[in-house]
Amino acid sequence: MTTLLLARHGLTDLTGPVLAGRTPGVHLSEAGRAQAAALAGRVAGVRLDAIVSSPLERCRETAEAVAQGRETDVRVDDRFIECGYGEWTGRPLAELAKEPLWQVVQAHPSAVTFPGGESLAAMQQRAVAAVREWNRTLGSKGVYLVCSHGDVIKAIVADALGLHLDQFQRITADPAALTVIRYAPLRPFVLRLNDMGELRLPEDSEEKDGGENITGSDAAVGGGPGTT
Ligand SMILES: O=C(O)[C@@H](CO)OP(=O)(O)O
Repeated sequence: MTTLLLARHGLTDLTGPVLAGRTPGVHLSEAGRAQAAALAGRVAGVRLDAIVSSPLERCRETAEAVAQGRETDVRVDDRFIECGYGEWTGRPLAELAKEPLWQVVQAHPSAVTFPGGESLAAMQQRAVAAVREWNRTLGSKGVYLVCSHGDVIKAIVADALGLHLDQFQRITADPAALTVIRYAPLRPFVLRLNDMGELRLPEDSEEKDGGENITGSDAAVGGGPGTT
């Protein structure tokens, strides 16, 4: 059961007022650097077989903070880059909210292609493909962290929940928050969502359950004895 820790990068000066997108040179702010350091502390007790990042600076800086003091180098995977927002890139959110496409992004995101940019569906497809490939590479005992962007994380979570992309705005991914997904052979389990607490990973369930969980994929009827 490969375990994926999905971390959104820490705050930048643009996070909130402006859609930074793929704008180069957007670094963590002082608050963002503090968030990245705190994130590193929250996962300090977790073995990480790989630390992977979007190529954008704010993610790499967050991932580097997690990698500090570990023997694992940050590996960049372009498939975790921010959605290509095209002409929306660098524009104030307050202005974008008045565009007709904004409502479609809210209500029917699977139909959205940003002008001059990428579709949300294509973004989900390449990010989920990257997760599947890392899962295969690291194997069933692998534990890895991916630092990426809000919409990318929400799209990966939607896939793990079996939720259509049109529902992905129901999911939240805050700066420096962690989402944890364990991929068992028959289904993913979303263990944590948008979490800001210290992380301890559950043992493989066959060690803790009543012995009925042959593949590690079964959900305990009634909820079981707890995962942490
Ligand atoms: O500016 C943002 O809010 C965006 C868009 O790039 O997402 P993130 O901060 O996760 O990169």
